Amino acid sequence: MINKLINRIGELEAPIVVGLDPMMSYVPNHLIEQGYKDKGENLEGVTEAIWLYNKGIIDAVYDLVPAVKPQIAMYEQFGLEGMKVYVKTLEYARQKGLIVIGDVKRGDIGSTSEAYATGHLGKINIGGKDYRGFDEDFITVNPYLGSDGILPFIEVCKQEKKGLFILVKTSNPSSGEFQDQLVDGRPLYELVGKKVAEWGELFMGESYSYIGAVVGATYPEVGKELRKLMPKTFILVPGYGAQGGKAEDLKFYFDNNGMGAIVNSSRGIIAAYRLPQYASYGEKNYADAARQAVIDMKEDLKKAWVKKSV
Ligand SMILES: O=C(O)c1cc(=O)[nH]c(=O)n1[C@@H]1O[C@H](COP(=O)(O)O)[C@@H](O)[C@H]1O
Repeated sequence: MINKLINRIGELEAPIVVGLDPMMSYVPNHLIEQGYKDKGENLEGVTEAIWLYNKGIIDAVYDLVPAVKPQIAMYEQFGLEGMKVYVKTLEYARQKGLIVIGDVKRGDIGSTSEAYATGHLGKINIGGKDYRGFDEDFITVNPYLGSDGILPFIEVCKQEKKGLFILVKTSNPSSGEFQDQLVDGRPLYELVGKKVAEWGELFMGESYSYIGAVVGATYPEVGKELRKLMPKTFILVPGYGAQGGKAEDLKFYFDNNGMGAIVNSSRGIIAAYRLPQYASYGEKNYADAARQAVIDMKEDLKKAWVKKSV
């Protein structure tokens, strides 16, 4: 999967992942009304509207980007009805040829991680037949529990040729509270980064490992250090756009061939119609606004995504 992701980024010249984080407040009114009309003014109606919203966005961007990243919390908040739409969204994205990164941020003691890995990446055998749960291509994972919380995910990745993005330095304002603390004089994120690089050696792709890292766009100096520490680790970069991350800050997240990272934008694309520069599209044309936002992001990222001389 990591090789496919890298090839698709190259073909489309778009190191971009569209984050499918459908907050109810972003869903245009006409879709909410349709959802209520079709399924009732309840959890089913709202999640139907969210499904229609996602479908519109996928249809508008699938030929421009290699991947989408549905954030499971945005679906989980609606309970079972939300989870059904999470699954439907994964299936539709896959059908459209997109690589799916499930942003699920799992990680627990070994036996529990094994179950998470089976549910999200692997399969379960019942009566001699294999069944798949969520079946994402990659998922995000939290390394706080250490190796025995991570290795079960890597085992399943090896079996299924799928991948992980392990949190190393997150984009949020409080990320430094723990992640920047010094351990033997070096920040904790460096220790985690080195460990991710080591785990990555357990399952290498052609140029990068199947075991990637999450490094936020909002701490570019850290990104530069981590790129050096993890030369074979593919980086998922959230925090561009809505959280303030800028293309020009991301130069060092990429390698000298302009590869090695993929940048996520969620609100900046799916809710582009609410931004002043796309306001002329109007709510009804939210999907066209999303498409334009992707085209603009692709152009903007050229500031970072260039071949550099060493
Ligand atoms: O793992 C992630 O994707 C993630 C890690 C991180 O450090 N920061 C971060 O924002 N994210 C996710 O990336 C998305 C960012 O959304 P926007 O800020 O709307 O682009 C959300 O789904 C977050 O949960």
